[in-house]
Amino acid sequence: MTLRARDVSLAYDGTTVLDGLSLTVEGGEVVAVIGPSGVGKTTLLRLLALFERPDDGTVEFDGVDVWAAGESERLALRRRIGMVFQDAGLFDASVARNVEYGLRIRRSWRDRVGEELRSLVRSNGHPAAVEEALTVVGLADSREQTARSLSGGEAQRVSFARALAYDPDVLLLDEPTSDLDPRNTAVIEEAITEARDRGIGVVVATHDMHQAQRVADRVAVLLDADVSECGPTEAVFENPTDARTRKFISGELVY
Ligand SMILES: Nc1ncnc2c1ncn2[C@@H]1O[C@H](COP(=O)(O)OP(=O)(O)OP(=O)(O)O)[C@@H](O)[C@H]1O
Repeated sequence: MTLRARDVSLAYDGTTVLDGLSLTVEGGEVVAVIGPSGVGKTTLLRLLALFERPDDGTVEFDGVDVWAAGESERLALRRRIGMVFQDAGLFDASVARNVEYGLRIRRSWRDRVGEELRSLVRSNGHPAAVEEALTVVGLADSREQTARSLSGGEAQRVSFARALAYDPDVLLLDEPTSDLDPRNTAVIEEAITEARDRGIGVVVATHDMHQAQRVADRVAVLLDADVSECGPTEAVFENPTDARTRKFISGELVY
């Protein structure tokens, strides 16, 4: 699996947010996108999620130019992508139902019927994918708990499980731990590693450089509407080649 933004540009109301930016994620790697607040990290994830069309440049999924393809092909590709937003976005039902919801909306009708049939034969009534995803985020024992009673950190973990449950090829995470305590942060970071080890390509936007160092195989630094530097995590942090990157990482560059 390869998801690639190639020379993409995007402006909102005449203001350029991304300008000729390129970024690639492959299956089985974690790419962290770091950069100051408001630089365009969320916008880049929305482009990679195929929610947003670039004004210029292309987004390619396994070599297919997504916006040149037909609507149905684009929808099929979108189903292979999971996105976790800053807001967990759970609805008023049990933890397990919230995770299952990911399966329902993402799968094609035929898969959905198969999933419903399989779910009938499971002792607790939930598909195996739901159980596995809840186990990855450490909430299998909370499956019947109402989502309304969860802490913010637990809700974010459920949101992650929902994206993981339908086994996407790519997982896009927007500041997945921004308001979380260390324990919940550690669970999410372990789940990121687990997703990577399953062969999923993960892109995580974060303003937490330490998190990038902990979880990422590669880091892309977003500055001034473009990637100033992209490479193996250690190389970017220990030996940045771009002068702006160096300043940003050392904290000299204040936005
Ligand atoms: N739908 C929109 N319409 C107009 N402007 C937008 C829209 N979405 C984002 N922007 C602007 O684009 C710029 C980049 O926003 P974006 O949310 O991508 O940044 P970010 O790096 O994710 O920021 P943060 O780290 O604070 O979440 C900001 O100036 C923002 O105000």
